[in-house]
Amino acid sequence: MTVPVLTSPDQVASTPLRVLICDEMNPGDLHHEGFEIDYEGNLPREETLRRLPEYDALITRSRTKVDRELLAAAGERLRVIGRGGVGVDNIDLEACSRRGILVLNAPESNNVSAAELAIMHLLAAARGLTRSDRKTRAGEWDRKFLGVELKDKTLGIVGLGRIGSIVADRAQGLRLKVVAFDPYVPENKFERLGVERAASLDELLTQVDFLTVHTPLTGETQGMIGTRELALLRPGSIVVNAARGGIVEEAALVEALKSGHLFGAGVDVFVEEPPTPDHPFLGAPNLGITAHLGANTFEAQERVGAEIVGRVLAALHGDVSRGAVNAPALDARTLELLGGHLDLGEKLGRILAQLLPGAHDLEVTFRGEFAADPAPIVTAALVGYLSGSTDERPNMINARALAKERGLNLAVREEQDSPDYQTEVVVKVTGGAQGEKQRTRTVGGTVFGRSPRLTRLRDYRVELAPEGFILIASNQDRPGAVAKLSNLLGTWGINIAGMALGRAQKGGQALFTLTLDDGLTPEQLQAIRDLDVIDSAFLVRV
Ligand SMILES: NC(=O)C1=CN([C@@H]2O[C@H](COP(=O)(O)OP(=O)(O)OC[C@H]3O[C@@H](n4cnc5c(N)ncnc54)[C@H](O)[C@@H]3O)[C@@H](O)[C@H]2O)C=CC1
Ligand SMILES: O=C(O)CCC(=O)C(=O)O
Repeated sequence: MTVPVLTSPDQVASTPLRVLICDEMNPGDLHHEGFEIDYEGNLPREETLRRLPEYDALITRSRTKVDRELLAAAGERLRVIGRGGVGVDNIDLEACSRRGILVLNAPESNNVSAAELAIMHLLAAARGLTRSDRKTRAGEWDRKFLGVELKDKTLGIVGLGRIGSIVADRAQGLRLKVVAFDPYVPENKFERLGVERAASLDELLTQVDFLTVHTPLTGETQGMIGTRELALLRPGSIVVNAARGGIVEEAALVEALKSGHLFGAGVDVFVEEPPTPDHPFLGAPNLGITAHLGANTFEAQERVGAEIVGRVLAALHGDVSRGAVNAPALDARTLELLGGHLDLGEKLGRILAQLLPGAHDLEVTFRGEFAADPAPIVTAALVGYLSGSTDERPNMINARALAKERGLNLAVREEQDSPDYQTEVVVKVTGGAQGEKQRTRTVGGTVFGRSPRLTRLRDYRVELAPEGFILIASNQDRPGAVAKLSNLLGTWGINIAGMALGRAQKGGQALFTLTLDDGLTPEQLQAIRDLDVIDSAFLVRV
């Protein structure tokens, strides 16, 4: 990890830093001392590529794809990319990081507008707005259509983040009961918002009249509402997607509308934007469409413009404390001294996110003497714990703020003694509804040379390189369990890269941890769980 050095004070004084805004927004006042800001609205891509080598920073919305082609065209000068909005799925973050380009976003500014648009789609579908509009314009005065009231119905929200929370609040004003599914959000947020928590997506789908999705587009959320999930909704339901195209599968949505299973739907986003003229959405019944207008209000664009321009200018002066999506914030010396511990912390966090997501407490215990202040390891554990559930790409800069936003409390303990290793880091998370039994999960690790090692899983001692996939299985410490498990993996051609066995006492509960080169299908995991020598099995990806 390296910290991009953005500008030296001398540079700032002598040459103005140049910023190109290539997408439409309200950038506010463009006069800032030491900067030259060119606002070009909807600049054609070829023009953006041609002019980019003359700029230190680029500001976009979702229209401009920041891909390898654009970065190659930019040359050496480009240091900062600002995304006027939340989603950074139009930006190749990995390629930017590799080139030392800092990416910032402005996630606070347009969430009210996006939430209001989702509510608008819900109302429009419930009352057949687009259908009636189209018919009336075509000269047909059709008053036979009957809509549905929202009052006393149930709205299901997938993703109770910034926008999902505002939707929940507005929906309650319309007298809807709100239930949400978001495994990454702690219980106290649900309680604060007066939203009922669904334990699983399926549980949510079977109890709601209306469904709206507000997650980022990730490997997990892409296609998460497909044919099977739509079929679980009650007949006559309404579905809204104002988050990202593809979270609700497009073909499945059209089919569910055509079959009459759904009463209506509203979408603001497409997999490919703009859609082709033959896109199936365009002929689907009672489907309201907007052209990715969630953030298109005067108010949001004023806030987005001010926020992203301010952040980009601050970053060009070296202040990367606000909105950084991809930048680490550590100096080279600390990185050197902490060695592989940051990597370890992130891996421990990532494992725990899969064992117990949505915790409200995270505690890190440091054992032994660390070569530098170990506080960044806590941040790294948070990065791992929060990754995969937000557009903001938790990193060493934003992880603590994100944790606070989520209501995740942090505690750090230091113990001088480290009986088993020179240093050991143990991370424990606790979660569960108020008044109910709290669950905890603990993992620990150390570093050999610069390589992280897992040393503890729950109450068991293990010693394993945390790489690839880890299969965690428990049994009653009966002979033959290891053989049966490895035979089964062998028949599937799955290689065991490492194995550790731990038990609390002889003949008692034992825990196997196996690192595998490949993942397992749900059917394979079930086959392992079905073995008579296995009590439970769980797969995590490190
Ligand atoms: N239509 C538009 O113009 C706009 C769309 N957006 C999009 O809206 C979406 C939500 O944005 P924010 O609320 O700002 O994001 P956020 O990061 O505040 O909230 C996202 C929530 O989704 C949850 N989540 C992640 N993976 C999940 C999963 N597999 N299952 C259930 N929940 C999951 C997270 O825990 C988090 O609470 C994003 O996709 C964003 O790009 C945002 C602004 C405008
Ligand atoms: O401003 C835009 O282009 C779209 C807004 C959006 O989708 C976002 O902020 O994620």
